[in-house]
Amino acid sequence: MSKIPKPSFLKKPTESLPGNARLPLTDLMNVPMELDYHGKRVASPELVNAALLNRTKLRRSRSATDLSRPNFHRAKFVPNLETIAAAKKDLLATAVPAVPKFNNHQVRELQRPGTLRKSLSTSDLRMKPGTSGVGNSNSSTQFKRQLSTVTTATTVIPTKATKIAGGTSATGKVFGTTVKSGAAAMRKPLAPSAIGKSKVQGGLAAARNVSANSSVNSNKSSVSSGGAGKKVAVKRIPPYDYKARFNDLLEKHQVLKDKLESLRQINSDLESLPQKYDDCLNELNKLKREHQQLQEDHRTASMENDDLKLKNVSLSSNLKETEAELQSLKRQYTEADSERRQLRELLKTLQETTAQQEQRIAFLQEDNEKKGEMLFKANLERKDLHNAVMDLRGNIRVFCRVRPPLPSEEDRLECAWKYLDESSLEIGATDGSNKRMEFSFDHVFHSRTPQEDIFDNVAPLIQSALDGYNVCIFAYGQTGSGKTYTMDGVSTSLGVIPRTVDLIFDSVEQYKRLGWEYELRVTFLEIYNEILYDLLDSSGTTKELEIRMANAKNKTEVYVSNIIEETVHTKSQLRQLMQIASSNRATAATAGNERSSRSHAVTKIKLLGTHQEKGELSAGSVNLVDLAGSESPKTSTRMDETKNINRSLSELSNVILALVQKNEHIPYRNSKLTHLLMPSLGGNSKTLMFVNVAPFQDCFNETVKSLRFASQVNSCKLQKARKNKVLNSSSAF
Ligand SMILES: Nc1ncnc2c1ncn2[C@@H]1O[C@H](COP(=O)(O)OP(=O)(O)OP(=O)(O)O)[C@@H](O)[C@H]1O
Repeated sequence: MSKIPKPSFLKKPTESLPGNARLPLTDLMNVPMELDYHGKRVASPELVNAALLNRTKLRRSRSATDLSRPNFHRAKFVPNLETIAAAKKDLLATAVPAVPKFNNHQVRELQRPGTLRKSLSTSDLRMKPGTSGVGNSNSSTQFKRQLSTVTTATTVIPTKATKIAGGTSATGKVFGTTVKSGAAAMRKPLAPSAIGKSKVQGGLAAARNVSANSSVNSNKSSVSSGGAGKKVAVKRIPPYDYKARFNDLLEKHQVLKDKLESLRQINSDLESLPQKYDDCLNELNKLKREHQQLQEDHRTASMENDDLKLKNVSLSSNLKETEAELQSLKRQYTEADSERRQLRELLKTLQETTAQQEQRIAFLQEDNEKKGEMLFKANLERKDLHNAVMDLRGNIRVFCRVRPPLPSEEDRLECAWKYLDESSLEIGATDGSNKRMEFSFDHVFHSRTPQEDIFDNVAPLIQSALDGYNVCIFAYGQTGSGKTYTMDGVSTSLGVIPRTVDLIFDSVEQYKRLGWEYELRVTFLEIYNEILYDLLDSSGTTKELEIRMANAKNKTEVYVSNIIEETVHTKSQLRQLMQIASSNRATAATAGNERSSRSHAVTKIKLLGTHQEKGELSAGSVNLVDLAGSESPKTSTRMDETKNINRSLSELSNVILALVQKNEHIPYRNSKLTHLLMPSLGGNSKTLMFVNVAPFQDCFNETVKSLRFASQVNSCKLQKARKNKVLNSSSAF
């Protein structure tokens, strides 16, 4: 630390230099231009702008008293260290290039007045007093200036307080910048005492090179070199020792030169700082924008991340389910694969078996064809034989059936019935008259004969119908003798007609195996009071039905006009039609039987068979007739009905008797019944008549009458039945 006395108080040395010795002022003239502008002293580098001030000020400023002036260190460049510290940090972070080191030649170049002046004027431009005040609107410019100032300070002067006291005698300038730890320290002026005891601590070259002996009058001053850490002993130079003082001044001059050189370098660096600052600002703005963009991207990415997390959770759940399902499917696949292998082996076995079977089938087919041919021929032979048997039995046969008494009829007296054999019976009166009569028929059925046995004897006739013959089955007898029971039966015990239907359809199915296809057509007709009624016509509109001759050549062939003919394919369909016909049938209560029908019911089933392979056709028919009961006029309350019924029955008897007697004229047309049954009675037909009789004594006369009529019919020998000749299916009926 040097304590420099004010020049004004310096006493002129009493001793002059020896001889003509002169002070070596040449070195003093070698001071830089900044220090001696045009041969005059100038202010410190920070106050270069003040160079514009007059010399008076400059002289005053270099006086030691100026150092104690409160505003010596003008505050207009005092930086905001907090702001600048941050900026500095950024700048340091942006790798400020190191301060270049200059060689002697470069130093001399820089020392040239033009160069230095140029540098100073650049610095001046950046430090115009008008733009340097605190609170100026151009904060950017202010900041740059502050930054420049502080950078200078921080670069030149160590961070710890550095006090430089410049001797006025040497340079006429004082660098008294003190930096402690903030702007306040910067703004605080140096006190004279502080100047006298100033410590210049380490830092860069300027501070390091300030020698302790630069202080002329200081007693305890010391200079510590921060970089080297050396302490220089303070010399005391007596005021009269001009030589020593001169040397001291030379040293100071050298120090100041070094400092100037350093400051030049720093100044050069500082000149590039605004540009770097602008670059930094641009970079900063760019980074801010990028930062905002990144924040926006971050928010978007966060939202996407949240969505992805949710999706991830959902997908994880799905994945677990899928994995479980996959495991299940794998198990199923394994099982299925195992099953597939087994099936493949089985298939292979089956294929081998199939090949064997195909060979077997081919053989069997060939055999079947042969046997089919044989069967077809055998069937034809069977038909012929069957027909021959039927012919032997007679084309018209009579079955006698005696009905049992009903539970409600236990009190009624029965006749004396004696069944001689299968075809003969004897009836005796039980009224004491001892009347006995014996009758023979094709078959006699006693009162306990079940319906099945009855039909077993009817079935061959149905077979003949399928073989192409006309078959007529009718029941004749007194009212209440069991005709309807025999023909229709009851639900628990079916009669001839429903059993015939079953047999026909069963036979049709069997005939299919032989190559025959059958078509069935049915009509339901009622003759009541000699009028024909269509039992399938439920409309109530009574169409006039007439019996007409089918073929002029064959006068025994007749048909009924306007009658509804239904084609049936199943049993149930035919049964349904039978139900309709039954409900439409006119019935009336009589004294003899509440359910006694007062009309003749004729069910006709046409059977048309076709053998496509052989080109054979077959057309047969079955007429199933439930005749009205023969009723005694004495017991009848409906005389007209009874007369008509009895007349038709008597006409039936007359026709049969005429046939028995082989009369030329057969009175078929005397009644609707005989006219309708003409093909079945006298033509190409096989006829079966049931004669039903009641077992009671009070019916003895009517029973004997029926038995005698039946006996006459039984003795009737119809001409040999001929098979229907069918040219084609349309001419079959
Ligand atoms: N073989 C039989 N076994 C049991 N019951 C019978 C037998 N034959 C007839 N019957 C019963 O006798 C009653 C009279 O029979 P059915 O109605 O068949 O007489 P019908 O001759 O048809 O009378 P109608 O001429 O008045 O029609 C009925 O109740 C019937 O069930």
